[in-house]
Amino acid sequence: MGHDLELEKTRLLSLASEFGFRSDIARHCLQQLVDLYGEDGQDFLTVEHCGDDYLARLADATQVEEDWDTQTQGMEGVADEEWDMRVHKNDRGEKEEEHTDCANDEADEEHSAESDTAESDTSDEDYIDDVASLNKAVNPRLAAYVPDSSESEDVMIIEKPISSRNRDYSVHSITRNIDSKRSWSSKAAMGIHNLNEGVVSDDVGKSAALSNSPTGEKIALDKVNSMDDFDLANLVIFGNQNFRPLQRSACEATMKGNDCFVLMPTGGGKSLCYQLPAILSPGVTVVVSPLLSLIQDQVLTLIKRHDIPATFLSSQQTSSQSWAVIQELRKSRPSCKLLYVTPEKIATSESFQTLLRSLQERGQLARFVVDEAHCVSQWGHDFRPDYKALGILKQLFPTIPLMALTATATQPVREEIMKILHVPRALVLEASFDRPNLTYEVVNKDQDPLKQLGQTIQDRFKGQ
Ligand SMILES: Nc1ncnc2c1ncn2[C@@H]1O[C@H](COP(=O)(O)OP(=O)(O)OP(=O)(O)O)[C@@H](O)[C@H]1O
Repeated sequence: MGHDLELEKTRLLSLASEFGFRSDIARHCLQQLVDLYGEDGQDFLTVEHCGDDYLARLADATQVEEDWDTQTQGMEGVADEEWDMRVHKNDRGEKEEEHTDCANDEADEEHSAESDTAESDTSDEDYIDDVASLNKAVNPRLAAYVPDSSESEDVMIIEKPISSRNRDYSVHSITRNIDSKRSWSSKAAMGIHNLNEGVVSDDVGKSAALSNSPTGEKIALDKVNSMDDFDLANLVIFGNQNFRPLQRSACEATMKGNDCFVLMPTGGGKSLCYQLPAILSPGVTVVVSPLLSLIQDQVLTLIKRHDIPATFLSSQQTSSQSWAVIQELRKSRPSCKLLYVTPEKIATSESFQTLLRSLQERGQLARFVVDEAHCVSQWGHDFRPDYKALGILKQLFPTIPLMALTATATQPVREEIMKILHVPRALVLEASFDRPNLTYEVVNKDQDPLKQLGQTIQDRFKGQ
């Protein structure tokens, strides 16, 4: 069958529309492409061949069309204020609640602050808006970041006093593998700078304040000195003094480029297994997660608690919101370190696959993460048909490491997941599911079991 130019033009126009470009600009840029390729090159006018080029033209044309100076500066100003409020709130060390609650509360607060007339109830939609505005707040700030001199200043502040103590750990130690340190190093800088201030203000000079610790905990300088990149990032970025079982092995394995299958109980600390490598690696880590609410929680926690640039793409976003994310990802070195997507995005969006390919070509596709991997298996308790299509990741990107994580997978389920994801030789890391703090006891019910339960809690756990 011959090349159907009209069909290809329609496909390109719908690509533009999917990415949120205006239809008049889309048509104009398409005509430019048609003229450029001429009659001889018509066969190459397909989404596969020139989709990326077309999107680049659209982005340029849109940028010229819009009056960025007048329109977006206002928006960025507001966004920066919003961002600063968040950062300073963190700086003051205001206590944060458990992250899920915290995310929701923040969403509530900001929503009501935004508008006096805002309803007080927080529907899912409000929450989505809040995350979207948070993304808006992050992106301009990151986009505005100047990587050269300001970046090295960040590092200088940290390095000077430390090297004066013959210490060579420096933030370089963490960032040397990170070509995009401009995007996330502020917290690292803040953290190490604070450590450093601790050293300076400490008479003995043997301990340093731990910036992430809500209790103002101190850590021995000797200990800091002996840390490698993993330990230092775990401490400074995530505020953890130690790794939990298998976290470090998972981080090391994926950093070496191995595929991994991580089994850890709920709350065991699976997220760190890919979030820490994400900040130590160049490029973007793409995380597939089944639920928008989970994605929003993770993104908020990463941005708010750890100052790590993270974002998401979902069908719930408006086209201009997803366009902003895509624009960021199309940069030669995107600032974003973690990109969360739903499985549908990977399975069904050809343009997203094109975007992944272009990230890979620029050396900016760090790894894939399949969270809640049991959804892949129809024998698992939470089967999601779109998860089954995730096998495409290894098929399309065989050299990109993949990490699958779950809290629940029997041996046959695990084997099925590895088969479907095409990672037959993945390193399996299974943490113990034994919870020594949990015991079972069978008790006879009396006539009022609820009261009985209340009484048992009172008797056994009073004051805890
Ligand atoms: N090494 C560590 N030291 C101290 N706290 C940690 C460490 N690793 C993770 N945590 C904390 O443990 C909690 C649970 O971590 P996380 O959410 O990653 O668990 P999870 O295994 O992904 O849970 P779920 O199965 O519910 O998704 C978080 O509050 C996290 O900050």
